[in-house]
Amino acid sequence: MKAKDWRQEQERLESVRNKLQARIAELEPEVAGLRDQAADIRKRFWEDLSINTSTTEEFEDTFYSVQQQSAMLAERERSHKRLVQQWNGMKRLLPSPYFGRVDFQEAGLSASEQVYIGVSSFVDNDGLDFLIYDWRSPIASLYYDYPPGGASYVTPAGEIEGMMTLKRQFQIQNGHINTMFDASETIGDELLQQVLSKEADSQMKSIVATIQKEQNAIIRNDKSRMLIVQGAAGSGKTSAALQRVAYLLYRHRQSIRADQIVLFSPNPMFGSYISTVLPELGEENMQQTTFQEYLDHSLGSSLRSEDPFDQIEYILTAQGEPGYEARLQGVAYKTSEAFLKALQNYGKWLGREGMRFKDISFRNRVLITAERMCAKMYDFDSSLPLFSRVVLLQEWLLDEMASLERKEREALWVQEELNYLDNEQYAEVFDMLHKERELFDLSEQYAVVRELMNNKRRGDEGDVDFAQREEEMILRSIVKKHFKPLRKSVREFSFVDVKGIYGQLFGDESSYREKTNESAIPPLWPEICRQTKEMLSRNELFHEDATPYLFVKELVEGVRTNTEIRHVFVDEGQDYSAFQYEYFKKLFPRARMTVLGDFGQAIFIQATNLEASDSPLIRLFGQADTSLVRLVRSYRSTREIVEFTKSMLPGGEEITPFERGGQKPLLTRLNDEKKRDAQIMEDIASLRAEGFASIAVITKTAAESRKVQESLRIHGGEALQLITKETREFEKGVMVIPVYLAKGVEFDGVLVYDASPEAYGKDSERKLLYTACTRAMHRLHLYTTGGWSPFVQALPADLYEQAAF
Ligand SMILES: Nc1ncnc2c1ncn2[C@@H]1O[C@H](COP(=O)(O)OP(=O)(O)OP(=O)(O)O)[C@@H](O)[C@H]1O
Repeated sequence: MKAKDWRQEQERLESVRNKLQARIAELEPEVAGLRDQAADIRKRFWEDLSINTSTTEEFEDTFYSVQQQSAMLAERERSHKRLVQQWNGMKRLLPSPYFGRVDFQEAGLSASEQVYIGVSSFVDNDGLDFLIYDWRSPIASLYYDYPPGGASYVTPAGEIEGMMTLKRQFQIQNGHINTMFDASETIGDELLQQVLSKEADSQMKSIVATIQKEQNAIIRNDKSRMLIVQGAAGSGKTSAALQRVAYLLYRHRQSIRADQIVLFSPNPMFGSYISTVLPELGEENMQQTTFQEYLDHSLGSSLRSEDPFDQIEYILTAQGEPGYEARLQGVAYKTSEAFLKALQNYGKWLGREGMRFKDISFRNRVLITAERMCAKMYDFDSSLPLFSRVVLLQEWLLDEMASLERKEREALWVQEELNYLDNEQYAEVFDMLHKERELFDLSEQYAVVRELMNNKRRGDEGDVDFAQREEEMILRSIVKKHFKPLRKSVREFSFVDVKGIYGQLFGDESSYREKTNESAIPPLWPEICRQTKEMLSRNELFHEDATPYLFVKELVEGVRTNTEIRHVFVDEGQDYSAFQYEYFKKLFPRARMTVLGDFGQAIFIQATNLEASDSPLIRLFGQADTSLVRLVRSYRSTREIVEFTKSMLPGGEEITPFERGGQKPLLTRLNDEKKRDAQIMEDIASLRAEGFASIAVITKTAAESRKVQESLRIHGGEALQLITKETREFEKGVMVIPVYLAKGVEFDGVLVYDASPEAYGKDSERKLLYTACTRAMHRLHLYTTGGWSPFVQALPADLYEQAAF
């Protein structure tokens, strides 16, 4: 690049930075002033108010004054937030104001515009001249989508066509241009090359400066209700998802807040890994959760659901144990669409017969029997849906209980309790009454004020003589206190025996068929039933039962929905069942969905193929409302690692590595475990000496991870961090981790502890090995003390090196 270009760009950079600095300094007093004002109003909020409620007028004054003060406070806080956002945005721009430039000449216009692109916009003082365009603005798409030449971008007003005459990339640090080059490809590979050759981090990075065209299409997709992304390992699915969240927050800033977007991630540690990307881009984080968190929350404390990690650990470690085959069949069946259909039919059956309730008891007496509830419920209009009739039953129960509560006041135990109230308890009840009275007085006054304001008259029910009612009220409050938990439990539908309703499905085949119309029952059904019921008897659920259980609960009690959420993101989408997707749809009725996954990494039995023509995901909202994008370019690993890993997968041919070279994967065979452990410690030390800070020894199971961590500790002295399903923070360093917890994250170096046929022999284990190997960015080592897994043996020998001993 010419020296003149460098000079001009450096000059422009300085000029933009000066303007940024000037604006920051200009706004500073205003930001500080507004902050002080808001803090001051908050502090003086109560001081400024004279709380005087002794006369009606004073009460009215106070009422208005409170309203006025809080409106003022809210307005100050809103403008403060807006200003602070602007101010922070500029401060974020200052060290590195932009990363790209395109010169674009719109068709029909003579002048070409220089478009500089950064993480947010910055407009000159005249308010018209964009010194920096936000990367999410329509015109910035040019930078991601085209090489120099004919180009176009879409605005709300239509498509703008023209000619891109220049495309330039910058790396600017602390106000200095480090590198700068003109690209002829869509995005110059050089910048991407530089970015990708860096070391792994404990936190995911934003890819804003090097978003690729196919990723940009995902980020900006605004068309469909359902966006499915099937992408190879390391193709940037998670990165694109996070950039998409930032895009949505920008594009729909008037209508969508960050807390209206939720991302389901594979484990809590993953949450910490991605948590800095959005703040780095100046946006608030969306909500993040795991499906298990949702299950635990919905099931409450009465039932404990096994988590997906215990489920997979069982599947990987319990081969040959009694009941194993039945469990596998159970998982496959309970996560299928067939079971979903069966449960829907079961709901219809329950509408006619077979509902199960629990007696409502009080002080060892049954107040309302389950039979009575059942009879009552089936008495309601049978054309009403089941859950509506259960709600009617609930209302009836609450009425019934109100009258039972009144009767109860005459019971002997109430009188006795009154007599035995000690001073303290008496004072407590009295105090409560007193408070009730104050509240009553206050609400009376409020009602009077409102009436005066509305010029309405009212009756005289305010004149209540409390003194006379004292004893009566104490009796009432004693009974009320005892009935309160009962009423609460009725409101929470505790009278419905969901456990019994779900459990009764698992009877003999003919009764199951009668209830569900199901014909394709798994062959080991009796054992599946036995296992399921045994778990239920311990108030536990297998992981595969948890979602169906909630489904049945909602058939009966009505669907719980969250209408606030507008976008749902599901990462590692191949790990969710058809059943779970149906559930997402019900739970978030107003949301659009983005599902990102890789069927090549489908290691759970319930996995869903995202892109198959009969994929339940495509059916969820229908073909017309669904977009499917495929990513085949893999960015994480070196070319050598991608060539090695893609050859393990049937259909992996289309995966294309990004052109970044490195060493071939290294296969090391040793005679015994001790030698292997010693060699692994040696290899870790030399990787560290080369400057790689994030290194993972990947095992197949959690049990193996524990063992390996211990034996490596004995060999190496230094303890390796053990990652378990409880680990919340993802930290850089040397660790031992089971493969299913390593999903979604990456390391400079990966050491597959045991790549023998015993560990990865069955076809179901192929994807496990693939997932483990694809976590490596720069180095991949595999070890064995016997033979090699057939998935390694099948690879062409020129794809790897072998260590000679
Ligand atoms: N356009 C890009 N520019 C720079 N880096 C990128 C780009 N796309 C992806 N990467 C990098 O590639 C690596 C893999 O990305 P990411 O984790 O998003 O992939 P993924 O498809 O979710 O992977 P997996 O399915 O294996 O978990 C990350 O280090 C990410 O920063």
